Amino acid sequence: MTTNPTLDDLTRRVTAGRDRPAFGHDALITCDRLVRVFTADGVEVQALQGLDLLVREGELMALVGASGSGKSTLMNILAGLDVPTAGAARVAGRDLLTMTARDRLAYRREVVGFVWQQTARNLLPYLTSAQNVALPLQLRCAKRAGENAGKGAGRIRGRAARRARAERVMELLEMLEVADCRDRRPHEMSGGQQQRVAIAVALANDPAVLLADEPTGELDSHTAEQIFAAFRTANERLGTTIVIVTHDQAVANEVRRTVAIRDGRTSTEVLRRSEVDEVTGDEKVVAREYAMLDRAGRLQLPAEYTRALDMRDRVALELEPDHIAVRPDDSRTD
Ligand SMILES: Nc1ncnc2c1ncn2[C@@H]1O[C@H](COP(=O)(O)OP(=O)(O)OP(=O)(O)O)[C@@H](O)[C@H]1O
Repeated sequence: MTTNPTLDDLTRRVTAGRDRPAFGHDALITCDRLVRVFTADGVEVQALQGLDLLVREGELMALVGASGSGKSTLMNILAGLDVPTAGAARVAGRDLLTMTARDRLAYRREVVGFVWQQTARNLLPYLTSAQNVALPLQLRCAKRAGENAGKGAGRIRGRAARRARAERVMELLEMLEVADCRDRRPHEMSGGQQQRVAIAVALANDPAVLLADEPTGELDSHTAEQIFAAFRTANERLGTTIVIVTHDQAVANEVRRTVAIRDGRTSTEVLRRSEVDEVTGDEKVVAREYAMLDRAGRLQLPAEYTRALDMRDRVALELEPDHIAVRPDDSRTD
């Protein structure tokens, strides 16, 4: 299949490996061979089985996958609500495995924002929209005031802080087109309006990452489109990195990158880019599906491909100048 490497080749490879930057060194989110095992009634469930994922700063991307594939498990880990069993996970420089309880709380308040599927889970029912958005800002302010206690934080500064908070709240509600809902409580708003206010709450502390788990799951398709547009606005105007878990193919089609999770691992990835049609001059979006190659060089071939060529157990590989050929095992006699 390949010629034997010389000693010089091997030395070069080792040196190149040593100089290569660490996996995910330039990513905002790095999941490296992430494992999460749950034990329920003595039975082990491997929800994540060595998942690799890199997300660059400023990306707006979707995660898709069948029910039970591990999407929510991954989101809970990235949100700092759950801890992986093994592997490595870093978000904006924070190591999610070794964070102390105190760091974890600060991480959830300041580094990540989240929007959940259940509209009721995102907002406090007895507060108005403006009060819901102001809450994370107040919590952060209270923490800072606590840290500065005894350093002479005055009443004037308190008033200025309140004014700045009120301005920030209105700015966010206006950006998400729900300024008219500022004095309404969640039950006085539609599901779509509630989710837009929820996005404003999640963005209040200017997080590095916004995580959304099925944010359009309870909404009709027209409202879902509007919610997705709100995420896009946040991504474009504020530069927030956004990861959305969705079953909604329309949402998945709207983003440049969709990563599919299968059996607790990333399996395929669809990248979309705009191209100008040479004949008509029209701009069109071209999508291309890629298989994920993990760090050990493992690749999952799509079941429909292997089935079509009756590939099982063993395949023959050939290295060509610009590709690798995968052929059915021709040594089989059955
Ligand atoms: N707390 C838990 N205890 C035991 N098993 C769990 C727990 N949470 C998740 N699992 C299991 O881990 C696997 C992955 O679940 P997860 O909720 O991450 O999947 P999902 O892709 O988000 O599914 P869905 O699209 O239905 O929400 C499933 O087999 C699930 O039953």
